[in-house]
Amino acid sequence: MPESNLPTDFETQMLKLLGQAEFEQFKQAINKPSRTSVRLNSAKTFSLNWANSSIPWSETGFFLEERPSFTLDPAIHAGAYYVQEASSMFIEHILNSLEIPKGIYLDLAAAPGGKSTLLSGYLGDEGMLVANEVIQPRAQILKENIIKWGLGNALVTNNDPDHFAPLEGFFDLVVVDAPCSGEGMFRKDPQAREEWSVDNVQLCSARQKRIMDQAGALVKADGYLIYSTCTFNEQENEDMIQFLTEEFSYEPVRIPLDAAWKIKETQVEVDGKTYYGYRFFPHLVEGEGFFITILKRSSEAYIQEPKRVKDFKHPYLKEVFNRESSELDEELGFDGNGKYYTLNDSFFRISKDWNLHFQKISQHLSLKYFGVEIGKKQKSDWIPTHEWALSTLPKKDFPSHELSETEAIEFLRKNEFEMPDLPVGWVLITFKNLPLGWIKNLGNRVNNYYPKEWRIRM
Ligand SMILES: C[S@@+](CC[C@H](N)C(=O)[O-])C[C@H]1O[C@@H](n2cnc3c(N)ncnc32)[C@H](O)[C@@H]1O
Repeated sequence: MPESNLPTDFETQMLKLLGQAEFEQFKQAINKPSRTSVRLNSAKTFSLNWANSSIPWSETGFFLEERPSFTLDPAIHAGAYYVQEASSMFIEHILNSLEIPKGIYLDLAAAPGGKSTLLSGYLGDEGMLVANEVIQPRAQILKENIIKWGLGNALVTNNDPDHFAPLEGFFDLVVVDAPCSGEGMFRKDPQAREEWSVDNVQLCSARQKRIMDQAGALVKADGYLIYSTCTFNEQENEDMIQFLTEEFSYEPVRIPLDAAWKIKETQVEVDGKTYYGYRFFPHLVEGEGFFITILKRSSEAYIQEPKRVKDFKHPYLKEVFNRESSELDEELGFDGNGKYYTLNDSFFRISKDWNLHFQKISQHLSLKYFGVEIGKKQKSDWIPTHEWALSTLPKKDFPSHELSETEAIEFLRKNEFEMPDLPVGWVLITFKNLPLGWIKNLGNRVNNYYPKEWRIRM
């Protein structure tokens, strides 16, 4: 390998893409440390304590001057912010500048959940997100991050893209942040440099085509498809635009850009139409390497209207009908629009009635989580869940107890510490007014209900 520790074939490829002068700048940039950035959860009230500056294409994203120990910051465990690459936050600019209609969205390759939390925030109460991850342990991490974000508008599924075939023409927006050869991660991840080869690029490109051959069909007429990678080469980027437009009927979409952002637009000509992609180079943009494109499905494409089914595929999942759902919302002090389901006696709430869509999805996919699990009811008392604590839903009938930072870390470690003058029963534990979880004061002792598997071990 040459001095710069880059594979020779990769150097040849980048020289072609950038020219000699820019390639020198690129090589310097990828040997500099990367910048840490976070995106705030606008549904939770919180302001950053660390020195920071705004990310130009994101209203909620900030570069941090230094990288703090996130694990020891209780606010991250409360879902107040998410650590995310600045380039990835460009999706926020796409959603806002095109005013993409809200509805049923799919994030097909979603773990650990950076784009899903962003999409969930954009949808708020006006849409529902299916956040899917094929690899089971990663789907678990995705579920945790969705629970921490707390908006109650997402379903987490653990499926192969092939399982989505019955959902053709079903989604208003499909996002695929595809597994790729990771050239944009060379700065952060030295292993990505070592694993890079021309053969691997070809394997990645073939895998992406298999995924997109499914994903491209799931978008309904007039809906949108966003495809992204963290790699620079044309096989995994421009060639995919060509593939998608040849396989399916998609129209071009162009994103407004500020020249100061230095994001490079690329154009692909197919059948007399110009399609657009956007490349983020680390020597031009403060962020890791990234590529993104957005396409609009043509008006002639198929729309699948969901129909009522008799039962959910899951034998223990039951619908709570509308009248009882409204009564539950009133009893719990929520906004009145929630739709409830029960699973093994526990109540789950979705932020709005998307019942037909939910039924259809649950018929075909392996559901890991949905909405907000509220808890079980014993006579007129609720046994609340951790998921409810972390959600943005009110917890009006429960007293709360605010912890200092040191105490909050002890709580998250599940260690015992003194909490004088607590009321008896369930108490919501908060840090900077952000709910962190529950304790139950039994009078003679206090039980910490922070989930064992989420406990911090530092
Ligand atoms: C770039 S990562 C997604 C990052 C995520 N969108 C985020 O913003 O946090 C790509 C994901 O695709 C998943 N994946 C790997 N092989 C896949 C396949 N054949 N089909 C679908 N997804 C796959 C990986 O497990 C990984 O979670």
